Amino acid sequence: MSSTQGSEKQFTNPANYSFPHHRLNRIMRDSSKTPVVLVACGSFSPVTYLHLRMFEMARDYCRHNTDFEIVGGYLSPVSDQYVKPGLLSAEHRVKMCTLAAEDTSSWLMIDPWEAFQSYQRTAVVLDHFDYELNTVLGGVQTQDGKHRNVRVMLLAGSDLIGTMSEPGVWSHEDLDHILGRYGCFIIERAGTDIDQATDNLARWKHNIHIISQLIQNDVSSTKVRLFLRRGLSVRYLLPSAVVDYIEQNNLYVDEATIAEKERERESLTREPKKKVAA
Ligand SMILES: Nc1ncnc2c1ncn2[C@@H]1O[C@H](COP(=O)(O)OP(=O)(O)OP(=O)(O)O)[C@@H](O)[C@H]1O
Ligand SMILES: O=C(O)c1ccc[n+]([C@@H]2O[C@H](COP(=O)([O-])O)[C@@H](O)[C@H]2O)c1
Repeated sequence: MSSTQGSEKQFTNPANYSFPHHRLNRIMRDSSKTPVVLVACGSFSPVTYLHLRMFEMARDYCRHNTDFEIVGGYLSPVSDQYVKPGLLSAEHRVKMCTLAAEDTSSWLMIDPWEAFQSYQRTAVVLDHFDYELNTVLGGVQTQDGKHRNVRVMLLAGSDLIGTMSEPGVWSHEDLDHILGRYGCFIIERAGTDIDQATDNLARWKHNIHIISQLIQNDVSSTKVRLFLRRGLSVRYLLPSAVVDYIEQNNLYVDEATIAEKERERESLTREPKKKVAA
């Protein structure tokens, strides 16, 4: 691990880490706007089409309702140290997110910084993005070559924002940092009352953008894991490259299902029985 001294903070990087920025739009299309990078933090175990769609919804929202220009989008899978049922290794989760972004998008990237080290709070993750984008890369440029700092913003579903009002989950100082300094986009999610979820966050209202889902889609990683355990198909709920990866690596299936799949495979590769003449 190596340490990097930021303008105010010190960040610890995993071994061989380099910040991905190959799809970052370094020159703004419209110089009158504010450049924004979206960061979605979560388990992504596994990543679904809904996770990817959140970015498209936020970009549409920005085009029509704000003076923000989205110059990049990142999924930041959480560390293995985050305790949650069904959390597969960071190795697999980062790989699946990378396959998903490569297979389906021209602007989404995966940052493995958080995944391959000790647990990092979301406030620290956003600081890391701010440091890499603005201090290391030097932000972006306008059409006439002027420098602009990128604004980092959190992208999350309303269930995650709901946890921000639950006592003991987030520190007040971190909430002030995340919502006061950076701001966020919240994607409405079935089962969460958005007013209730944001009730206690009123003081940061000016920095919280709520995006309705015009086509209701409640795919969740939990449901996908459940389908896989029951041997049901998850095709068309996730990018096909991710479905193939899950199948090839026998992920999310319990021991009994693995044994059954092996028996099936063996019986398919066995020589067909010759007909015995009567
Ligand atoms: N169907 C959905 N609608 C809106 N937001 C979603 C949806 N699915 C996931 N998200 C958001 O994506 C982010 C990452 O989510 P996460 O990886 O926890 O997925 P999940 O499907 O909620 O997982 P799990 O079912 O394991 O809890 C969170 O901010 C979450 O709120
Ligand atoms: O920073 C915090 O205090 C904090 C408190 C609760 C949750 N989070 C982050 O929120 C995300 C939750 O992901 P998930 O899969 O549990 O919805 C994950 O990235 C966590 O690191 C972060």
